Amino acid sequence: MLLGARFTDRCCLHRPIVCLSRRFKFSSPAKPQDSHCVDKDCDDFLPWLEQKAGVEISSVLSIGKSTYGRSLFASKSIQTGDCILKVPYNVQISPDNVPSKINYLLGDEVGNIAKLAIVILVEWKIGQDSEWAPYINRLPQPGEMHSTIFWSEGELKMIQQSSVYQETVNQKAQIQKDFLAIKPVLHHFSENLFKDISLKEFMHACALVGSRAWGSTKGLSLIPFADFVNHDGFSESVLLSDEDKQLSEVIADRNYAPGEQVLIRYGKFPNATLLLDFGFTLPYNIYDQVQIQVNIPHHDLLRTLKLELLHRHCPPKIGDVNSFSSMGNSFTIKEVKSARGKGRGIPQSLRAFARIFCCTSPQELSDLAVEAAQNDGRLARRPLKSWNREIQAHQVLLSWITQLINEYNTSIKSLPPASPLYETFALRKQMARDLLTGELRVLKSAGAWLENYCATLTTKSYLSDQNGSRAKF
Ligand SMILES: C[S@@+](CC[C@H](N)C(=O)[O-])C[C@H]1O[C@@H](n2cnc3c(N)ncnc32)[C@H](O)[C@@H]1O
Repeated sequence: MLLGARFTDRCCLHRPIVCLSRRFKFSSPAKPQDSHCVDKDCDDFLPWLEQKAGVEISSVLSIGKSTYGRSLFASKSIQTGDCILKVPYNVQISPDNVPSKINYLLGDEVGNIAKLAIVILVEWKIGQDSEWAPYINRLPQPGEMHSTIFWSEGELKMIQQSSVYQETVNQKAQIQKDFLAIKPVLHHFSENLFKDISLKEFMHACALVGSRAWGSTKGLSLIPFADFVNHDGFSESVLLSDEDKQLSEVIADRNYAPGEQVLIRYGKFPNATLLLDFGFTLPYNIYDQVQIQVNIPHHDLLRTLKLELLHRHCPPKIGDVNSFSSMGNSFTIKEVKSARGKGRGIPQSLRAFARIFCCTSPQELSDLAVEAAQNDGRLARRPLKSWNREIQAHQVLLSWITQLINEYNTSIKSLPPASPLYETFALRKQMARDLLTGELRVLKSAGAWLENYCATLTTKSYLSDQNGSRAKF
């Protein structure tokens, strides 16, 4: 039987990004500083959870302290392919755990993150009498969390260049909105417990959910014990769900010696996601990407025509990150692996946008509409018939990318000096640097590809002029 066939689902920490299938290709040795440091505070945690679950959860892992907070360590030798933990659904916390009296009063607009945050708050306020107290007590404190929603305005300024800045503003606004909706409900549930519940407490609970809940059939689930494992972007181990057996499990992607920190991959997350949702970055993240916004300028006489055409042919797809909209056009660029390859990483929709952007007559636009109708309905997905126009469109795209590269370079150079006295600021500055340098690397790779594309096309165009015919492109 194929190993993967048993699993009906793979889950990532809550961002809906698909995880890789299980191939044990890479191995990423734990870093030297990650050797086991026993966390005495957690000695009773696994026995408590196993008793609650009624089954063994892990015989090869223990909770310890690492440079990344609490972590799971091998307590015995682990071999590639070993199942290292199994957490049954009956000890996972989902929105179903919201007390029914609260659930009944919550409006439809309150999402799963807020619902799980409510569960944390209720159990936290109940204190030692809570059935989840051993878990709630081990969750990180506000000062230990670095998601950008906790950054000061001055700290956020460091990442103004990145889309994470606006996403942070949006996330904070959403948390405030949710808080206004849930506060009266919590008061109604228990005025005593929630008489002075603050936005800060709710934000902390939301950040806990954002950094340790996995997507599940119930929307989102906190998975005690499994959520003490830290992230390694190169790991091939992910958290798997077995719906038949009603449990979540992790299979080792490499051998571990006793005392080594065990890491899994939360998802194929860029630093932007790691920073916003988890409060950390990787110095070199292969999944980095950049979100860019471009628009047809107001002074373009064909603006209305172009926008109409774009919307007619490219209706925004739900969940599509590269989309056209009346507010602006947002595209996600990933690292382009080779300047001479296919340009994978630059979305086709962005290149199409640049082609439409460069049209200077209604006839050109109408020709593109006809071409789209004759093909798969999508506009400007093929190279323009005129090589000059095709080169021009990509030069425009290159000019946007070059401008961004310059802005990122300036942002990195102007990162403020950090004093070792302000540890939190120094840490966040390093995260800002990781984020910006990763996004800059992606932009540079796109720029190199575009330069090469324009140069190749220019040469071909010149040669075909010399030969008096258009070379095959
Ligand atoms: C699912 S929890 C893992 C357990 C956590 N370390 C704890 O103390 O409870 C995710 C959090 O662990 C930390 N973390 C995980 N992987 C990390 C990494 N590679 N580098 C830095 N921090 C990491 C971040 O604070 C993140 O928000």
